[in-house]
Amino acid sequence: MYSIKEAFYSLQGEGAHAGRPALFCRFTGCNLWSGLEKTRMKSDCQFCDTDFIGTDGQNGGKFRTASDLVAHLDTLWPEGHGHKYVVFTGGEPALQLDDALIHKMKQHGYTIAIETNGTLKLPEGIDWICVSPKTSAPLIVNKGSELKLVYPQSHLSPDLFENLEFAHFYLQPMAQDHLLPDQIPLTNTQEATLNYCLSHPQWRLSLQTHKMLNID
Ligand SMILES: C[S@@+](CC[C@H](N)C(=O)[O-])C[C@H]1O[C@@H](n2cnc3c(N)ncnc32)[C@H](O)[C@@H]1O
Ligand SMILES: Nc1nc2[nH]cc(C(=O)O)c2c(=O)[nH]1
Ligand code: SF4
Ligand SMILES: [Mg+2]
Repeated sequence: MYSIKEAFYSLQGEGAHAGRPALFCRFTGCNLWSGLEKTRMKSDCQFCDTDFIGTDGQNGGKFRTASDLVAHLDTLWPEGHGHKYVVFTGGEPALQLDDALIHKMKQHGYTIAIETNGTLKLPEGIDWICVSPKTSAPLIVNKGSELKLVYPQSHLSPDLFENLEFAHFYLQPMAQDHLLPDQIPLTNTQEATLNYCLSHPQWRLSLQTHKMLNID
């Protein structure tokens, strides 16, 4: 059984594939936060910008088999067009993404990407692995395609990650508009991020372009 909060066709907003048409499949649930506001400040991920509770979002639901889920997702790709690209996200997709789902997506012609916090083991066969570290706990997924660190996080300096085996290193300014006034750190995160990249050129700036475009 797969629990899906929402699924939608949009442009990848972040990282090296920003601007690429993609089907997003957002799984319900996360191992670093319950998603309930009352526990946000006690969680390992106080700044999370995403609602991943339940299955009530657009095109969300519960799907018994990989075939059922893929049949549903594939209706969202523009008919008759290839270049199929799916981004599994959440919540934490590594809690639910499995071999059967990867196999079925490939059968339907999809290139597969994941957005993960890197704390859980991943199945084989994912084409693009984006890891975004959150806790000071060791990363299980310590190599991949892009490492995309939300910046700044006081206990997670970028230099902790710069020797890992990733093809791309991105810093993404911490968005704060969804936080309550007493939850907002006193930093201009865009300015801090661009200054860090300028002084540490291994790192590139990732902006959440979908938010600027006001799309999903
Ligand atoms: C909502 S997470 C879901 C996937 C996975 N749980 C993870 O954390 O990578 C998707 C992406 O949004 C990023 N993100 C979450 N909250 C953010 C915020 N307030 N500002 C900028 N990026 C944020 C995460 O770091 C991650 O790269
Ligand atoms: N357009 C768009 N791009 C994204 N890249 C990563 C996202 C995510 O929430 O994982 C996301 C998202 O929610 N929307
Ligand atoms: S790990 Fe990802 S989904 Fe989970 S709380 Fe953090 S940013 Fe949100
Ligand atoms: Mg998002």
